[in-house]
Amino acid sequence: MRICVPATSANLGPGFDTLGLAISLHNQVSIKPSKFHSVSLKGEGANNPVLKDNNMFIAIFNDFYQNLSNKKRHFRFEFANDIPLSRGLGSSSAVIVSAIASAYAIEGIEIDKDKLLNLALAYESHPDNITPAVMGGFNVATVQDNEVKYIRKNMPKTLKAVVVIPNRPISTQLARKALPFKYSKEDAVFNISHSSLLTAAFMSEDWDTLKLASQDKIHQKYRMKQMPELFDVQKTALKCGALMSTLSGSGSTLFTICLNEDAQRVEKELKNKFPHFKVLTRDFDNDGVTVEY
Ligand SMILES: Nc1ncnc2c1ncn2[C@@H]1O[C@H](COP(=O)(O)OP(=O)(O)OP(=O)(O)O)[C@@H](O)[C@H]1O
Ligand SMILES: N[C@@H](CCO)C(=O)O
Repeated sequence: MRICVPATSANLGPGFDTLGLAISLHNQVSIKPSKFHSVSLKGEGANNPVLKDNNMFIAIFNDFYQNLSNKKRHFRFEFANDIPLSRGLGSSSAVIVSAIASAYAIEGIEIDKDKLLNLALAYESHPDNITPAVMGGFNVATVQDNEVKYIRKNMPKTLKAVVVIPNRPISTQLARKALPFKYSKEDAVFNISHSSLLTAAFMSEDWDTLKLASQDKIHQKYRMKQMPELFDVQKTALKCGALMSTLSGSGSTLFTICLNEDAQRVEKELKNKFPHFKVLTRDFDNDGVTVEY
């Protein structure tokens, strides 16, 4: 059995804890019954011994498996990870969502995606990464009475994501602590209006509005100050014709949307100017988490 889950970019500038979309960059795990518990890791995190011995995926999987099954079984877990850890591309959401989906799948119990999403909420209280990780596409999400309420839309094939991934991680927990405790009414109104406009632009495919609408006053500058080169990455991407360029989640990745015909040029320019960062161009993912038996 194989589970595949996409990377996600949250916030999209002004939509703090609300907006997110899925990118075709995936973690896969294949799980087989086995005589002994064993783990193999390929790709991102492969050199991190903690991920083998104290793996968040296995802890969540076991929680659910023990509740769902009355058998005691051991498994072999084979992870192939393309989502970098703590870079703002939703690695923790990918782990949470795929671990829950795996426990249900291995027991042959069908789980609908809305239920999966609400179970994932217990592990990550803001819904902007877990919603696109489960559903794929562009999502607007909020939480009410412990349930995620969301509206989604497929991303078109005419756009690409260009991501610039620094070699330094930023933990979401610490990046949340770096934010001010209070905001002015002006900043709050600025973000409400821009986030609303950005949502309308995605829903109506009005790509020319993305650049203006993706401005933010709530989190980006406070976080990007800790890696000031990111301001230059953002400026470069926009100057080369990107439709928008925002801090991905809590960072450190800078996420950019381009028209297909501009993506190669933007990627090349970013690679030339920031050779110490990893630059990738990807399609968007409209499937969310998938299970293959
Ligand atoms: N492939 C993985 N296997 C096991 N644990 C993982 C894996 N990927 C991430 N994690 C766990 O998630 C943590 C990273 O979560 P964090 O929220 O800081 O970053 P992120 O989810 O990549 O970023 P963001 O939420 O801003 O998109 C890691 O420290 C690790 O504990
Ligand atoms: N909305 C979250 C995304 C990262 O998990 C934040 O910016 O902290």
